[in-house]
Amino acid sequence: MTVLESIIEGVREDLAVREAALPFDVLREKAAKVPPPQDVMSALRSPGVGVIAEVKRRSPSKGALADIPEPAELAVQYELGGARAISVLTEQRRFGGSLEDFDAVRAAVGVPLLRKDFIVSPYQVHEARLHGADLVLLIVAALEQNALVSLLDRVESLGMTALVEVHTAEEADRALEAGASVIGVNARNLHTLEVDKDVFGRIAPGLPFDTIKIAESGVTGPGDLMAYAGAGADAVLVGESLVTSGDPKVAVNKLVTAGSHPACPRPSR
Ligand SMILES: O=P(O)(O)OC[C@@H](O)[C@@H](O)c1c[nH]c2ccccc12
Repeated sequence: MTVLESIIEGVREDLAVREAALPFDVLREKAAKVPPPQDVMSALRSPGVGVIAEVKRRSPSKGALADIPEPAELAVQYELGGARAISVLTEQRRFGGSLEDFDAVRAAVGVPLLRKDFIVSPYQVHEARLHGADLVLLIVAALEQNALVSLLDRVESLGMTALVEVHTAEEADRALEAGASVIGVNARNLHTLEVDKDVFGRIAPGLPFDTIKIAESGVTGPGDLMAYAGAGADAVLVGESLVTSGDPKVAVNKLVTAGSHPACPRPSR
């Protein structure tokens, strides 16, 4: 079993518990009453390379990354530093995240929020909406094509935006075929956990010019952001280097400043 498969197994078990506590039809009704999601596409298309800052407590590859007693406080620092959106991991077993973390962040910031989890069921999509998500991650490697298509349609039918994550050119083709307009290229292979920062530069140039392109993982500072920008990134998604920085507002702001500098390559849209 690969890492990804074992994560998904745990996710399905935890999901069954939540489904038993709150039936799908009740969840859907509740979610329909939540204020509508934000227009994430225009936020992501605004000038300069954006920074999506992630609330990340631990990872399968590194174990505990940072003690985050107050995820809301961390998120406020991200927002003050100029993050364009904030990603909150809600997967519990391997990443130490939760929907409680998501709620705390939602109550504290106004920027669009990404629910970062291993989404395999429509239940999790409505759940994301119930908790105020604007963006939902869909990982191509975790989904059969028909599931990807139907989850993407569901995300969009609720007015949210899907960030469709790929790691290979074949997965990028599947994402486009499913109708993705925001594609994240993850430098980390979720089967082996290896990071290869050149993956973005190999895949992004082959994507349609109007696709929003997000470089995920491995950004340690402005140099990495500039390199991803040169390969066509509209935004970078950053976790580890921010939660371990000691001053997340300054760390985000350094990236944001680099991403809006005149010397920073811009997407040609
Ligand atoms: O901590 P990093 O290397 O800055 O990476 C952030 C983000 O890209 C990473 O957390 C991530 C990307 N795709 C995922 C899918 C599931 C869980 C986590 C992820």
